[in-house]
Amino acid sequence: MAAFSLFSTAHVTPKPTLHFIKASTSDLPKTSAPPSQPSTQSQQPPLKTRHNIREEARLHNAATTATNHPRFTAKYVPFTAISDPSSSDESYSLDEIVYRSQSGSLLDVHHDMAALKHFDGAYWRNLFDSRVGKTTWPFGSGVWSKKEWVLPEIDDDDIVSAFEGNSNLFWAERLRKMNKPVVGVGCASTGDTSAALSAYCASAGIPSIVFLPANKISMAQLVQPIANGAFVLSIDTDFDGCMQLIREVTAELPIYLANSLNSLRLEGQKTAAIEILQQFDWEVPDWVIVPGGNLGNIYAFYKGFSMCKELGLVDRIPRLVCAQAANANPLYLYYKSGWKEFKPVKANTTFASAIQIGDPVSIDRAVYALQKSNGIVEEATEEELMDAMAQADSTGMFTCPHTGVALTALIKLRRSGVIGPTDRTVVVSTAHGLKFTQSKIDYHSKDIKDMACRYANPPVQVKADFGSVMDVLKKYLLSKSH
Ligand SMILES: Cc1ncc(COP(=O)(O)O)c(C=O)c1O
Ligand SMILES: N[C@@H](CCOP(=O)(O)O)C(=O)O
Repeated sequence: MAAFSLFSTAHVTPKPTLHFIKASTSDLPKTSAPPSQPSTQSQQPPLKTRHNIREEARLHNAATTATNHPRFTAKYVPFTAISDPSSSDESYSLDEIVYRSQSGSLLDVHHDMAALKHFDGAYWRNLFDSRVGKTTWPFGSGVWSKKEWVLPEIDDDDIVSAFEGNSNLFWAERLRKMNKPVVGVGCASTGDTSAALSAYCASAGIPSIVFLPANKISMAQLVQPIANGAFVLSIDTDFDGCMQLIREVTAELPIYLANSLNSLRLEGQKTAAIEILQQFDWEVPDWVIVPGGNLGNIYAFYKGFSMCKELGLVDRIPRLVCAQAANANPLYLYYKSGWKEFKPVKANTTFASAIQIGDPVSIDRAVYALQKSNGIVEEATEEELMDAMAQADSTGMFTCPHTGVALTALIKLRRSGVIGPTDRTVVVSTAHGLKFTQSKIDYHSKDIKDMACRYANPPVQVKADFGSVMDVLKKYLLSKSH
């Protein structure tokens, strides 16, 4: 069995990390001495004189005003120009609300790598490591601890964060303020983007609008935006239909789009890759397996890893595997065709409902990431993904069906020898199993048509008398002693 780790982004995914930028910008950690670290307790005023966490940040910033490095900046460029941004004159400020290039291609956030290279890999490793677990705003966040690589010019005061990220690896042994008025933030969702969006909008006091495919997401996913006060539209279509509608609506109304079509969204997601490296003390895993739907994640992981390589924190990047449900597998089919022709599919129902997506927005980004990382695409049938989920749960986790899809890819690639027995493999677990309890109930009740449910563990019905309880217990203990 490969030594693999599960990376859980379960509770607070670094998805729509919403940030609101003022027109003004401020220089960021202005010190040449690594690491530019949050002030210590002794440098801070007594707790009671600090009014709020942002005030504390201001105090910290005042303490670090010396600068002798270039300003860190970033801008939108057409995705088609990412290999050579100088090949295109087209670029946009990150303060602009723009989702597509003039030619209609996706965009990408391009960082001034020369400015970032002012510091070497050791500096960045130390800086990021020194922020883990700290309470200083905003660096206690797994996302904003990498602020210089995410949205360098944002004022700390304008960040909305719940100190997300810093999700632990489990060993498997056992918005910014805009230069256009925006009245709300919207997304189409299969249940998770909407949950994150509604939580952060509620926290920031901004209206959120979510388009959900009616009856295609779990109750637990539906209830979160409802509870967080989002304006929820349950639309009689699938995710791809919702995505099309939100694109049309956000082109007409002052609603900021939080889906990964918005390339700024991916900058937050990218930090999960940096976290993986951090948690391995900057040793690069051989493989990272990511379940794929709208395909923003696979590119975000690639981008995070490749920035770490380019800026000298590591010397290589892992091979990436994108795992899809066989019932919603447009990327897998494209990969199998030798990247000849991409055809969107009508996504069929899958237990991995959050990746029931047939026309992924980030298809071009995913292909780029996979090609650049010598990557692979795998698929999982319903039975395979449910079995894999149940097997993982039986080791003490409580995984979601999408994690089952990624674990199936691991199982298949190990079986075929593509992933070697000593390869270090990280499987990204994208949602908490508690969001998908109905599928687990059906599985453990063996109540799924045409599925053997091999790892079902149904409760034993037993009479309320000592003898009956003893009988079943003895039988159980005997079975365990073999
Ligand atoms: C739980 C879960 N897993 C995996 C994914 C796939 O991520 P992506 O859409 O970035 O491919 C999504 C969203 O699609 C999701 O909600
Ligand atoms: N699984 C996603 C689908 C939308 O993807 P996004 O990355 O474009 O927001 C969800 O949870 O809604």
